[in-house]
Amino acid sequence: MEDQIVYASGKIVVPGFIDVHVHLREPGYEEKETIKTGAKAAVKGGFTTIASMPNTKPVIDQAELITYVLTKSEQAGFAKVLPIGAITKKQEGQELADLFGMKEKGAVGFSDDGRGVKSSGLMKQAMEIAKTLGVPILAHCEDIDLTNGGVIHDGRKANELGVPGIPAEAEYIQLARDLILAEITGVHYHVCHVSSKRSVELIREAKARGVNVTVEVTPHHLVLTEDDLKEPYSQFKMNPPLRTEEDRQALIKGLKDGTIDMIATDHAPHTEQEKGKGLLEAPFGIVGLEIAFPLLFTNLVKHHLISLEQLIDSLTIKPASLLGLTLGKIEKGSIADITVIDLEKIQSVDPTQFVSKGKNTPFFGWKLQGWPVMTIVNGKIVWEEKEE
Ligand SMILES: NC(=O)N[C@@H](CC(=O)O)C(=O)O
Ligand SMILES: [Zn+2]
Ligand SMILES: [Zn+2]
Repeated sequence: MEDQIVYASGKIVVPGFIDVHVHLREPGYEEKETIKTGAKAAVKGGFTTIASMPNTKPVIDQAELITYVLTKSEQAGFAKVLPIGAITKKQEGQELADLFGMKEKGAVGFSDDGRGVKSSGLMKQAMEIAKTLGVPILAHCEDIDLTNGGVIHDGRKANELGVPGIPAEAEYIQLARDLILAEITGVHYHVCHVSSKRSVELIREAKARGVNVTVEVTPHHLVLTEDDLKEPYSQFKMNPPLRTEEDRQALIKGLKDGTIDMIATDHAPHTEQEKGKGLLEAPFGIVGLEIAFPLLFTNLVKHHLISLEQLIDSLTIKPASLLGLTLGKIEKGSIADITVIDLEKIQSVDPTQFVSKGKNTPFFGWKLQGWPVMTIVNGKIVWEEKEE
């Protein structure tokens, strides 16, 4: 193949970002997102590889469905998509899914994301199998009996609005159980979207004991708290909920000291009609792929909370190592998955310009700096921002 010269003066050139937690919605919820629109949103945001969560319709709980996701994403030709299989059949928490079969077809891990795994017995068995298969369990930690119908963090805002709250212990009680099971089984246990201070402390202790645990945090939990909620409230509704400033500070500290390994968007598109139902009825989740980098660069790096280098590591080499990928770095001879960023570019968040079908974001109108302008996957330019 002929060499291609790309001029990127005044820009930074980094390894393509890797997001270990994305919802693509296909099969079954194509009105929210398709594999193609989600993978295109990814490259627009500078992500060259994304791992897709299995909470589709049907749930990705069998080998053929892993193949379906891989085939569809190859046809789409944007970001590489690595499917995560369900832990339990239909994510119903009753019976283990076909973990062996899914791994054989290319599942990179297992998760019942969207809900917690209630049965300690099933979780332990799943961990034992994942350990043998050499893939991680990605855990959405939530004790549904403690969530108890809550819609936002059980704190000041929930009181003020008179809506049911989700307490932090709904997350960290299940997390504490899982850390013990992970220690017993030796599995690689990955914590999805950590949101509370107590969770960070439990993980810090577990890491110090040598438990094989990694952790992701979302951009929104690093930037927002319950105090930021305003109309329309449903745009601030996600699981786990935005918590307190004390929690947010603990997440930033955790990221800084390495307790938290990586940043994942938990890109969760929903239709405007669904999000228009109001705080109590709307589904949980917000989109994240297209604004993650500028959001974090503007609100963390520019405020000297973390360094640019640490931000890039948390979006490249760290997620690559979770999934056992040789990606996430630029080296002679390595696959050219590359993102070019204009650190000077300032632009406001305009969901009407998203290529994702999901326009659900609490960051509408935020003025952000540091936008990806070109994304290269396998040596091919798959996204290029047009010069104005
Ligand atoms: N994060 C969310 O609020 N929603 C996710 C599920 C999940 O990640 O738990 C979704 O699938 O919409
Ligand atoms: Zn989740
Ligand atoms: Zn999720």
